[in-house]
Amino acid sequence: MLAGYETLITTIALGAILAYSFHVVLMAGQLSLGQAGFASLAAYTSTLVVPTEPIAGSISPVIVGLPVGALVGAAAAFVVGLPVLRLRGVFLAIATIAFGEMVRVLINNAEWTNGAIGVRVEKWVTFDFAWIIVAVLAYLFWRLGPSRSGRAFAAVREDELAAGSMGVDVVRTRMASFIASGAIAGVYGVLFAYFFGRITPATFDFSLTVNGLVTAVLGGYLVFFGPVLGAGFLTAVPEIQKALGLEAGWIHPLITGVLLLAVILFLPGGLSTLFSRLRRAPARPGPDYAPLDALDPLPDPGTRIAAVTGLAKSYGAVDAVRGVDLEIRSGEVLGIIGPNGAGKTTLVNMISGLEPPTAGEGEILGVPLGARPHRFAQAGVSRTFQHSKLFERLTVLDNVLVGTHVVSRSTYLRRLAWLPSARRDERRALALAWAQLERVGLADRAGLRPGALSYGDRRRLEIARALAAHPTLLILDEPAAGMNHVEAAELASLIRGLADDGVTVLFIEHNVKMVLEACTRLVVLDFGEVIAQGEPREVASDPRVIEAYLGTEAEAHEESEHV
Ligand SMILES: Nc1ncnc2c1ncn2[C@@H]1O[C@H](COP(=O)(O)OP(=O)(O)OP(=O)(O)O)[C@@H](O)[C@H]1O
Repeated sequence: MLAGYETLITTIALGAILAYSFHVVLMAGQLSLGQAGFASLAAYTSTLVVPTEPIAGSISPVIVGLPVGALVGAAAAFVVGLPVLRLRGVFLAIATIAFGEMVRVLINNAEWTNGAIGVRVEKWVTFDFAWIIVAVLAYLFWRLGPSRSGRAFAAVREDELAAGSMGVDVVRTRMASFIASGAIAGVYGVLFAYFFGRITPATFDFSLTVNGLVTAVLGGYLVFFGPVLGAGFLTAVPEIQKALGLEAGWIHPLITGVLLLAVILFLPGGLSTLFSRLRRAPARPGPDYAPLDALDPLPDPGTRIAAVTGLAKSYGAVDAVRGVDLEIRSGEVLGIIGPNGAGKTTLVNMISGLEPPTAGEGEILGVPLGARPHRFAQAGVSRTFQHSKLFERLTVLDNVLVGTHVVSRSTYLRRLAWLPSARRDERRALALAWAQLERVGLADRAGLRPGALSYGDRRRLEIARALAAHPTLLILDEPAAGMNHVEAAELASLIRGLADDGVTVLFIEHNVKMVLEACTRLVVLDFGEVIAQGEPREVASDPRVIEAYLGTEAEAHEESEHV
């Protein structure tokens, strides 16, 4: 039945495999375009080192060639990734294209590759073999999506800073996606060689990169079979046109171009958008599950959890924070106030790893100042941001699930083998996430995207995400900004409730009433220095504080009452 279409059907499979090597980097938000180079190195190496005849009499050379290709691709990606993964966006794209071109020129001029003439090999790949590889890749991506690692990929794609603050090791995640991309590109290179029977440097030129990228973007990365959709679409459209007799020179590219434009304009997540909407939100775990019991206990009240001295940060000539000494003890609710530009955000950024200090010493939960954000998160520091940093393309529930990263175990490999323990761990993460959504009153909006939430609800979602990490120290940067009085009062009672549960809270706030209600201690910053600290009401009546901060608030309040 398939006679005559075998090449076409295999071309779709090969296109999908190439697109998977782009899919995996796009999933983690990386625009990496070195796949032609990885494919080329893998294809040439395997044709060189793998025997041409069946091994041990019956094993096809391609069975040995595939792991060789995957290894060569992965190793090349690792070596290239070390220097280039410091780059982002278009700079990463340019550096990786340069790598691909370098490989092409090298192979074109090398003797062992037979130069521009290329290498001939036996055609060992049949169309069903190519589709088995597609099925294996689709399986790997299907199991990756809802796993802890899959969520880490998505979090890095959406917002690297927020992902790091939730305990995701951003550098490792980016490298993992890059290495996986190299391995898949290597597999593609080997399959291509053993299917078409010949490779030349021109086989792996820049147009291959463009094709792979277009296929991956067209298919989309929202569902695991996006690359198959993209490859099927791009291969089927010309065939359908041929069948309809629309083959005249200009019609073919015109129709293909218009269809491509239509998908990109109306389905920004690619063809996979059509299918991702069909996915149901995971069900709430039953009441028999008590995940909070399984979490580590918080430190005893009064234990010193952070101590920093001489903390300073300068941006050029601006001294944002100057010589701050700060100690935080378990169970306290510490408010940090001060006028605009006093250095409050800079201070909390330093104690959560977002900014390295210019000077100062100390540790937060055993992590030295200057470490990367995920290390603070792993030690028990969790935070929200002044300008909310939600993962906009993930659902409300998935946002909070990312928050469970530091209190859950990696599940991907166990999910591949369908081990019950992986399911148990995922259920536990889900139960934790639901518990936090209920705590902040967002359980009924779990399936929405953050963009559909009100400003106050977005702030609550960020708090739920931070709480899902079961933090020892919760840092909230202006959590009540944009909230009305009722919402702010609810938030103050939530914060007090957290303190009763043993969570240490540090929060920056301009809402003085809320600060006085919720805090057990207050630190006042002005021009980057601590000008007062202690019991909130005492500090609030300190003349220096009134002059620096509260005075202007009171005046503003008076003015507003007079209006
Ligand atoms: N990335 C940066 N580059 C240059 N200057 C910065 C940077 N971040 C902060 N600053 C400066 O450092 C000072 C302290 O800023 P910071 O945001 O920490 O203050 P803040 O007390 O949190 O203010 P606000 O209440 O307005 O948020 C300000 O003068 C600010 O302009």
